[in-house]
This record gives sequence, structure tokens and C-alpha cells, in this order.
Amino acid sequence: KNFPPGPRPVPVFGNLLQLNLKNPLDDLKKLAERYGKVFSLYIGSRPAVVVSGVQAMKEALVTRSVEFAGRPQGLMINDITNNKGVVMVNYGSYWKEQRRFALMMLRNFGMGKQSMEERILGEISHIISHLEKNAGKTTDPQTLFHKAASNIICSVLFGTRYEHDDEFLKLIIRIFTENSKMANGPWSMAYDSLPWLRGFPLPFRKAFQNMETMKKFTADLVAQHQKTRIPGDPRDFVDSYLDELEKRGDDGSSFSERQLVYFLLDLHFAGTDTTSNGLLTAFLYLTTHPDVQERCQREIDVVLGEKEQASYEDRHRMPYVQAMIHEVQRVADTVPLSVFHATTKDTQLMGYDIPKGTLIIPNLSSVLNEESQWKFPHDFNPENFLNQQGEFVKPEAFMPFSAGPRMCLGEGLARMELFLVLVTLLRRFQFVWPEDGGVPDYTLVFGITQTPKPYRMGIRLRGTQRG
Ligand code: HEM
Repeated sequence: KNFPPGPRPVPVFGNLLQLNLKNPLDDLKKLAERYGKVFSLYIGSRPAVVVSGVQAMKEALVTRSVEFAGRPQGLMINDITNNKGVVMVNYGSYWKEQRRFALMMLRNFGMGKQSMEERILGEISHIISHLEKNAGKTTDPQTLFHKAASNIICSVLFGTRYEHDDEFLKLIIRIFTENSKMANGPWSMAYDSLPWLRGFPLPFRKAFQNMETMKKFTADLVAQHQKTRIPGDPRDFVDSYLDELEKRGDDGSSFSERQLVYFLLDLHFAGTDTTSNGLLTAFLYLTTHPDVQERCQREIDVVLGEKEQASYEDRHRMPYVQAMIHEVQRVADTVPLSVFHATTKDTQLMGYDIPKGTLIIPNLSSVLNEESQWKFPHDFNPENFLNQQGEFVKPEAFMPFSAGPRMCLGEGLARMELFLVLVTLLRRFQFVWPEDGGVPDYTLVFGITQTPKPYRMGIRLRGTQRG
């Protein structure tokens, strides 16, 4: 009663057969136009509520924050992560403790501080070598930024990085990108809605196998740390966690070595297939909008002058670059349906009643593209983030990291990476759309994270700029 309206479900499948499961975003948009910003859907027999537009999103995630801060249980993604880690852990003290620890660690290892900048700048030097080798030619950036993002988060977590041609790094990237497309694709929907299918050797098995490979690799790294660590003198996240574990002993808290492995997997995955897709999107648009690229380069040249390297602080003096990066994130629409939420108690949203435990789908994509919220909702235009005086402004509908207590915990790291990579590379190179590149295709490949279609870009060294 008073549950949000929605299309009529059929037995067993619910509304799944009415959606394009390879990419349901257009269907969700049409359903929101028909039933409203808060409407219901059935995934098999499981009721779900889709939240669209900034007003409903803020009421759910910010105003009623705790009531909407749960995670659904019993889905493929829960089975893959064994209800451990942080991303899929339900709202409660276990999740709070682990999340708090992760935030503290990211700060200690330089979140917002110099040392994180050094890690990022160090990794950028490897991107630069790759691009320099390809100066005057074209290159396919498909995995370049994934490798860099994986290395940056690996340096925080494990104190290691891998050469870009390392076969193991390539395997990590393949696994993460495959799983991010499978995690909310057609086979995971089949797994979620038809439990009797789960035992069959169907394509969703691949996601579990991938997870096993990553689990083994991660557990090995933890074991190596156990052998080489000096208690009280942590080198990285793993050492700090092991210190914490020792300190707590058997206090019945959420800390355990098994939890650590899933925690590391969550952070490694979440830190790899997100920022990288933002960067891929950035270069797709910068190569095809040379006017935007040149305006950024002019601003970068003036602000950095003779400075050896860019620093994150410089962003305050680069309103246009900031606007460009935010606009990139808006059109990149990297995590379109967020991570699914669940209600933690009986609650209400926009006047409807929603029972405890209902699956909530926050359609962040609908907010980033909401016509009433943006000056140029359908174009790539940094003016979306500039006021009349040319100052940088951030509209409230800018929510690529979601909002509320579950909001992305890597936002600070991601923003620092985006800024430093883009500024450093734009200072040193000019990026061009190849003459034989055809008509650019901006359509994104759907998944938990969205990715631009493969493209090539031409690399030219710029004049005398440092970088
Ligand atoms: C541009 C890059 C990124 C984007 C767009 C992004 C976006 C998101 C979104 C939409 C969520 C779901 C929030 C919710 O459920 O309401 C999320 C969660 C999360 N992100 Fe990110 N993210 C990015 C980068 C990162 C990085 C670099 C890390 C690594 C530390 C990270 C770690 C996480 C974690 C651990 C969660 C789960 C938080 C929780 O459940 O409490 N993310 N992210």
C-alpha cells in the first residue's frame, strides 16, 4: 500500500523482460517519465525502487541518510564478496568500523597531503614515458589509465607497483574490467532473480573465478607482509591493518585477516576501474574539442609558469581546468546506478511508503543529465561549471560520487588523480583526434562502471613547457 507505482511485473521474472538488460538506462529514463522520480520495479520477485533526479536523490541519500544507507543482501555481488570488505557490507557497526579505518588510512598515507601527491606524480612519470615513446604517432589508451590507477592504489595498499607491460598487471585489469561489466549485466540479473539457476555452469561463474584469482593474489601479498613487517612501523595499508588487528586481539570487532583480504579487493577494484574511466572519457572529449583543450593549456601554462611540477593546490587558481574536469566527470557518468542501496527501516520517500529491506537503485545518471539542472545538459561544455564571472561553481546535481553516509570513500584520491594526471599531461602534450579516427562515438559501455568505446589518440609534444 502506498508503495511507489511502476510497470506491472510478470511472475518469476518481475519486470526484467521489459528492460534492455545490456543497458537499461534509456528504459529507466522512460519509466521515470511515465511513473515519476520514484518508481518501483521487480527484479524477479524482489521489489526495488528506482530514485531519479536531484530532489528525490537528496531526500533519500542526504535527508533520510541512515534509512537509505543499507546494502541489499542475497545478490550475486554479495555472494562474490562474501558479505565482507566495505562496499557491499550492510549498514551497521561492522561497516562503520571498516569504513572509518579506510578513511583514516587514506588520510595517513597522504589523502589530501603531499605524500599522496608524490605517489601520483611518480606514477604519472610512467604514463609520460609511454606517451613520449608514441609522440608523433597514435596510441590506444584503453588500459593505460587503468594501469596507472591500479598502481596508485596498490602503492597505498601494498607498497608496490607493477611495470605497465607486466603480465600480472594486465591480468588484474582484465579481471576488474570484466567483473565490473558482469556485476550488473544480464547474467547477474538472472542470478539475482532466478535462484535455482545459481548452481549451473553459466557465464556468471566467470565472475566468481575472477574473484578467486584476485583473492589468492591478495592473500599472498598479505602473507608476505606478515613475514616482513615491523610491528608499529607500518609501510602501507596492509601493515597498518595488521597492527590494528594485533592491538585489538580477540575483541570481537570487525577486524580479521579474512576481512582484510576482501577489504583490499574492494579498495583495489573501486580505485582502479573508476578514475581510469574518467580519464579515458577526458581524452576522448579533449581530442575532439580542441578549443577546450587549448583553453586549459593556456590556463595551465600561466598558472604553473616555471614551476617544475603541478600540485593539487594549484587547482584553486585554475577555474577553467576545474570546470573541464567536473564536466568530464558529468559526461563520463562512471557509476550510473551507484552501488545499490537498501532501506534499513520502514521509511518514506517523496510521499511514498517504502518498507525496510527494499532494494534502492539510485539513478545517479539521471541527476548528472537532468535537464532542469544544467545549462547544457546534452553537450560537453565546461560552462556547466562556470558562473558569469568565469568562476568555478559546483551545482548540487554534481553527484558522481553519490551522497550521504555511503558516499564514495575514495573521492579525495580520485579527484587528486584526475587533476594531477590531466594537468601534467596537458602541459606536456597535445592530444589530437587521428585523421583516420572516424566519427567519434561517445556512447558508453554500460556496467557498474561505464567505459568509453575503444579509440585512438594522436600524441604531439608541446613546445618548451615543463611537466
Ligand atoms: C572518479 C572516480 C570514482 C567515482 C566516480 C566513484 C564513485 C562511487 C560511487 C557512486 C559509489 C557508491 C556510493 C553509494 O553507494 O552511495 C562509490 C563507493 C565507493 N568507492 Fe568510489 N568512486 C571513484 C573512485 C574511487 C576510488 C579511487 C576509491 C579507492 C579508494 C573508491 C572507493 C570506494 C569505496 C570503498 C566505496 C564504497 C563505500 C561504502 O559502501 O561505504 N572509489 N564510489
